Amino acid sequence: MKLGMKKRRADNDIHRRFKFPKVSAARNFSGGSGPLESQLRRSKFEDGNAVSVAMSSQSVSDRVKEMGTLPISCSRSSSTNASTSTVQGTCNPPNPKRLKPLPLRRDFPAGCGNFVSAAKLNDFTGNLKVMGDCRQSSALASLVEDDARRVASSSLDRNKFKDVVVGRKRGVLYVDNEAVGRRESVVKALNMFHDILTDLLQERKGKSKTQGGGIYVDAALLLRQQDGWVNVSKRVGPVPGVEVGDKFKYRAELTVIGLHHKFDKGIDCMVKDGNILATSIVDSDRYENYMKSPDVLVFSGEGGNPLVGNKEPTDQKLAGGNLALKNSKDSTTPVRTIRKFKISEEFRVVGTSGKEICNSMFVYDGLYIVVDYWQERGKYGKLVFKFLLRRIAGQPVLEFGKFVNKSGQPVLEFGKFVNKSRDQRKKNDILVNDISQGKEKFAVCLKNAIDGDQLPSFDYIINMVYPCSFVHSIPAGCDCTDGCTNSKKCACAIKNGNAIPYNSLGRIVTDNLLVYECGPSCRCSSACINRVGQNGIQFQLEVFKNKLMQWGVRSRSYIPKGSFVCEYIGEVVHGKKRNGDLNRFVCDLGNNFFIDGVKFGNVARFINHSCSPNLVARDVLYDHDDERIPHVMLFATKDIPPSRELTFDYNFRVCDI
Ligand SMILES: C[S@@+](CC[C@H](N)C(=O)[O-])C[C@H]1O[C@@H](n2cnc3c(N)ncnc32)[C@H](O)[C@@H]1O
Repeated sequence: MKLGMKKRRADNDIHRRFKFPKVSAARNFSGGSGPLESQLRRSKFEDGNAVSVAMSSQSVSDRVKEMGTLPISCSRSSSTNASTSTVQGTCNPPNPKRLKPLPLRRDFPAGCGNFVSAAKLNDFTGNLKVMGDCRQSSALASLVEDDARRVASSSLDRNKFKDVVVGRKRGVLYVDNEAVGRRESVVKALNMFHDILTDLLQERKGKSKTQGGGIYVDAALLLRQQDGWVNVSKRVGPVPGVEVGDKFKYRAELTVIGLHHKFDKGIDCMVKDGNILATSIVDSDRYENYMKSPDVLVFSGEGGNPLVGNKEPTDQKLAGGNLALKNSKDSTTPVRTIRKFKISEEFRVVGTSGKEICNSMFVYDGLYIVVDYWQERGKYGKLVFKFLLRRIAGQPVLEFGKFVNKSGQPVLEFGKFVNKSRDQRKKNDILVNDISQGKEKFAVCLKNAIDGDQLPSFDYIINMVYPCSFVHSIPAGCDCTDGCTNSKKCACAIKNGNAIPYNSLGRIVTDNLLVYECGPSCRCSSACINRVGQNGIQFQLEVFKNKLMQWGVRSRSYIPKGSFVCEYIGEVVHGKKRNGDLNRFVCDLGNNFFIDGVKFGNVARFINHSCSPNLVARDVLYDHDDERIPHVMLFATKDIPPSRELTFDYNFRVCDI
């Protein structure tokens, strides 16, 4: 394989040209054009994001002993998945002291979300006050009134709160007692959690750090033994008694109240109607997640992280939480989103012992919809999934800036508002999430950050359309059962000059202008090394509005040199060329054959011309053997960073990769 680009004029039939009308404002894309690579965001692998789940069985059993034995069966977690994996055992009688009804001590400042983790944290809340007409209230009546006031003062649909406030008549507030009860249960569960936590902290004072590492999970699990959790069955959508804007000091609290059932994982999911769906995500600062705007979150998928379990880095798989998020996108089901926020250093609260009490908090940010996902290379060179989530409109706006210290300065800052490139900062410029309407393996998104233009209409197809007169004759195939690794025996490799045209990573390694892939008659499987272009696009491509050349195509992920990018797909027509501007979507195959992308086409119809392109076209045959109308496949001639426009030379299809 020769390095660098070497163009030469095509001079025979195979060296057919794309004949597009000459353009007056032809623009070349030099090798260095496009965004600086240093500006491109790279995803980091997840690092586990774990609240430790290593619940020491010793500590629990100590606790169990301390509490005595209860002759009933109950369950406790035996694995990292506390909510699903249980072991039956003998339980302990609840400590009567612990189970006595707890007074409601939490304060719910109205209009600012509820500081749900305030109990016993007077040191913390004492230094905070909330601006506006927020009033500290400690009684349930006040809580209800606060909710009512919020309904009255917000522009939200009253129905959103109808489960709490059902009416107001002559100054009397009518409330739904069940809704109040649900809220009360949540508050009670959290108060109990803090009671247990305080006891555990006291008990483990002075003990090694390891022993205290999982103390929050331990406290949560002890509470579960007492049946103290609420909302224990998983659900998609809102959780009863939990409100947008609720704040939590410890991640384990999210599990106790059923907002996010996993102690350790950022993605929680459930199976609904045979489909795995995401229920909630926790965006914590250990991941390379970031907010594109106050209501658009880019969230990293799970898996493949060498920091978790000391494994080799691997490509993330579309399984587990990643598959659940993808399915949530497909079915447009909401995902609860909890975000971790930092508190500015200067305002961190220091307790009486001189130690920092809290430097961050978890905030329930409401329901989001997954609108897009793609893969990109992470810092270990492996593929990671990225999910784009948009906050559902109409939910209470979180006014983080309202939190101030005594001198009135803001206390909170966005935890992960990272420096973003200009492109990332651009507001909602996505016109269509997937112009292929699910036909491609990866959504082909349409963006216009330039003007209000929409895409001219056409039918997106992923298979060539042939004229009725075209008779398919399927070529004889190979007999390989070893994945076509023996290029001397594989009949298809022999047609390629005794060589497989692709390497094991699917990158093209041949200079041949015509490539034979394995086809329908071959005995090899679909995973055979000699099936690349026929498998469709492997990178997340997007069509974007370009100031000079109207629409263009770029990749959202990094494309290594030699990779297959896409096929030029359309209707095969024979005869005369169309007249006028419509020719811009026509690829001339020579011999009076054209691939016409005017009515039917794919993403390739938007790829622009350049004299120093980063793609090259190769003719590929696999499902028929008519050399006059091969598949025209585009491959990367160099490593292409994300967001760089993809181009090929319309005039010279011949160059070495
Ligand atoms: C296959 S289409 C590419 C998509 C096209 N930009 C669009 O908006 O639909 C080919 C047409 O794009 C425009 N084009 C492509 N490359 C160009 C370039 N380097 N400079 C100016 N216009 C270009 C020309 O109008 C050409 O006929």
